[in-house]
Amino acid sequence: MEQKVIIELLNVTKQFDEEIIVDNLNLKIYENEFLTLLGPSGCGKTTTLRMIGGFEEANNGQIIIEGKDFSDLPPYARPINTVFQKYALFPHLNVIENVSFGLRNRSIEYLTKFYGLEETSKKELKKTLNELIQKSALEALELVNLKGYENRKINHLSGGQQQRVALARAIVNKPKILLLDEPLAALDLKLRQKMQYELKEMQKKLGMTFIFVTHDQEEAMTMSDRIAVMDKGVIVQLGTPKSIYNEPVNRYVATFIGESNIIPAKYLKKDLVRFLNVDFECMGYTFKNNEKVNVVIRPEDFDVVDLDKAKLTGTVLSTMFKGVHNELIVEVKDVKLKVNTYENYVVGEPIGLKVDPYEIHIMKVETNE
Ligand SMILES: Nc1ncnc2c1ncn2[C@@H]1O[C@H](COP(=O)(O)OP(=O)(O)OP(=O)(O)O)[C@@H](O)[C@H]1O
Repeated sequence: MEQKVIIELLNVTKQFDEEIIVDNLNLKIYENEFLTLLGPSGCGKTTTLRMIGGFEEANNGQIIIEGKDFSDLPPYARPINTVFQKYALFPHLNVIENVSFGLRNRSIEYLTKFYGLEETSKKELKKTLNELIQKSALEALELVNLKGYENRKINHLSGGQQQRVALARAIVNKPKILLLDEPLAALDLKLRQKMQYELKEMQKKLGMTFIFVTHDQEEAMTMSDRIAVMDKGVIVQLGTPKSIYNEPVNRYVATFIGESNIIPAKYLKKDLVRFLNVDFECMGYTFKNNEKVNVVIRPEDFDVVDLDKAKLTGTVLSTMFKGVHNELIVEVKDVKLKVNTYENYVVGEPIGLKVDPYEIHIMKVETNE
């Protein structure tokens, strides 16, 4: 099925004080997708999100939403709502008042259209709208699992509950697009994981496009349909969590997303690569014969085997129990490899390793290496 583009960024650039923060960015975001902008602090992800939301103006380029150029339009004129890391709730209002605040401040004309109402007397219309807004707010609270909290004061809620109110306040407007700027960053790990799951479920249920900003790669992995990995104002790689994890385009992505071993290698010829002085079968790559390359192998992709069946033999330098598996550092020909295994090893013990051809990912060597 062909996906419909809902937002398109075309050559978007943003400068602050001569410094380029977002550099000629191009990105298509599809209807109903969960797209995450992922990168370390300062890479420009929040600025990108703020430009989509209309809180920041691009110096160059266009932001197209549903086929229309919205570059010069303010936030309230866009079919977008935003949830920030700091919830920005009104402390003097209770939960339901916070959630319904946005709708209550809309014009009668807007609300009549929003609820698809017929023209009636003004008095009648006001009464109907009041009831409808209350109903919408209750539905939004139910969606974020806060039914029964309508009359609570904001400062009598936990951080997680406040974040849910902020979400309810955004989704009550039924925006087509929801922007979320590190909305879970202030929560503790357990609650954050629970909210990650709930957010994803909610997004599927509502059929909204979510654009999510985080510097937490695990969070991005669990929630997103696609991830845009950013570095210094550009998108370095865009793809599904799986493709980014299994086929990182460069050292930056390979080390930012998960743990990896990056080993210098030589691409001998089609389907054959040499590293650590051993020839390995690989699959699906085309480089120049005898080109220098880097091989990426994830710690869980090494098979620990008997020494006589091993392609590589090494010595265990350290071992750490990680709850389910052990994480070993294995020295093979002066190179230290991270290897995950369920087997128990002691330091100094010899170990045999194997790698399946399809677990070997090959990257170009960068010019600065
Ligand atoms: N209004 C502003 N004026 C000047 N510089 C700014 C402004 N907003 C952001 N910057 C700078 O732009 C750079 C990118 O900021 P941005 O918030 O987009 O990064 P980020 O990737 O979201 O990082 P973080 O996770 O820390 O928010 C930073 O160096 C920041 O100091």
